[in-house]
This record gives sequence, structure tokens and C-alpha cells, in this order.
Amino acid sequence: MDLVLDLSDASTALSLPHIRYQLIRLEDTVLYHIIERAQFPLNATIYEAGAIPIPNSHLSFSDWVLREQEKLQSQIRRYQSPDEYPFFPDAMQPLLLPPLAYPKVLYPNDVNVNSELKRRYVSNILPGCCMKPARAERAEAQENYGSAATADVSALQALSRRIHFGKFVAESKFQSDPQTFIRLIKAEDRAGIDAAITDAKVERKVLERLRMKADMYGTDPGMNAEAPRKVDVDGVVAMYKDHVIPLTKVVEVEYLMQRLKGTEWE
Ligand SMILES: O=C(O)C(=O)C[C@]1(C(=O)O)C=C[C@@H](O)C=C1
Repeated sequence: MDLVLDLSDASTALSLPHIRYQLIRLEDTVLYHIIERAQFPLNATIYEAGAIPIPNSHLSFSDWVLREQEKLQSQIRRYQSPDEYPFFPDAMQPLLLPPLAYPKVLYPNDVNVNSELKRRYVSNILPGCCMKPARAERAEAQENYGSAATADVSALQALSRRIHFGKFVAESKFQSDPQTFIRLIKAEDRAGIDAAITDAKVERKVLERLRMKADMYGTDPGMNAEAPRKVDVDGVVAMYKDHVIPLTKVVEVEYLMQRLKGTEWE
């Protein structure tokens, strides 16, 4: 799979402006896939295990589609890329293509917040982003079950990639001030690490820009300016404010907590 971060040399890969540029670019990817998903009703049935019978599986329909996609994509190197993490690590298959040699930019770690992301996606993000008239009037449409689950795969993968980019942000911040981070990590001071990686001004800018993008991308040129947007703009902002940014910070903190393992930092 393509890696949007330029890994050809480690200093570019870990430059904070470069990483932030990629985070901004990923906003477009996330928004695009959420807009695609929002054209279908919520279809809560597809998230309920057992509601749609699947031979030899107890998974919900949506989970089954995601797991099968991951099985396939694992064979074509998707999860070799250091910014891609599976939702179903147990589904990984042997590679069909020869492995790629990515330069080692990140410190070895097992941080993966995808289970929590998927839980929040189903219970909060999706109900918040689907348009309200669609929620009320188009409660279920079984003819869209496949389309909705397919759109979920793309949306979840884009969100996961954005959130796990936190590892590159954390590595960059660590390298710019190792002494501070080593002290906090050794003290297991997660709250202190969280405070050290937080930049409230950048977060405000992310949310302002996202509101403008959701409003713009959710409108067609020539459409009546008052017409409903293709996606719930407040829902999109809440998705980032309450879930995407907080989970990115969890990834940053947990990555840093593992950053000194096996090293002899003094
Ligand atoms: O850009 C950064 O410095 C990040 O750590 C990323 C991010 C975000 O998720 O957008 C998270 C924490 C910071 O407070 C600001 C922004």
C-alpha cells in the first residue's frame, strides 16, 4: 500500500511540519469517505452480531466485511506499511508479494487503538455524521447493507491511519526534546506526557479548518447555499474533537510509554 509519509529519508519523515501537512491531507481522505458513508442510512442491523446470519462466523455483517477485506489486503502488503494497523490482527495472512524494506523510523511498539476506534465509530461517529433527515426518515434500507459496510471499511481505515500517525508525531516530539520525555516516561507520568504533546492552538486550527472543509465538500457548486449538506457538519467537527484528536493523543502517549524499552537512555 502507498505510504503518504515520505520515508525516503528519516529526517523528512520526522519533521513536524511535514507530518502535520500529511495530517491535514488525511482530513480530506477521512471527510470523503464519511460523506460516502453518510449517503446511506445508519443500518444498525449490520453492526449487530447474529442479526444477519453468516456461515461459520459469529461476527456482525460489518465486522465480517472488514475482516475479509483485511485478510485479502494483508496478502498485498497493506499491514507492512508503518502507518497501517489491522482491526483484526488474527486475520493476517502470509504475503503474496515479496516484503518491502521500510526504513525504521518508529521505535518497535504494539500500540493499536482500532478496537476502541471501531466501538466509537459505530456508537458515536456514524450516528453523528449521517444526515439527520436520513436518520429519521430512512431508518433501515437492507438493499444498502453491502454498500454501507463497504463504505465503513474505507472510512475506518482512513480514520485508523490518521490516528496512528500519532506515532510519527510522538517520535518527532521525543527527538526534539528527549530529556523532558525520558523524565516523564521513566516516571510513568501519562498525564505529564499528554500535557507535553498537547498544542491547544493547533487543535483549534484543526477543528476550524475541518468545519470549513465539511461545509465546502458537503455542498455542490451551484447548489442553493441553504440546501442541506451531504454530511452533518457539527457531527464531523465532533468526530475530530471527541474521538480523532483524543485517540491520536492516546496513540502518542502509549507509543512514548514504550519508547525506552530495551534502550539505555540515562
Ligand atoms: O500536531 C500535533 O502536534 C499533534 O500532536 C496532533 C494533534 C491532532 O490530533 O491533530 C494532537 C495533539 C496536539 O494537541 C495537536 C494536534
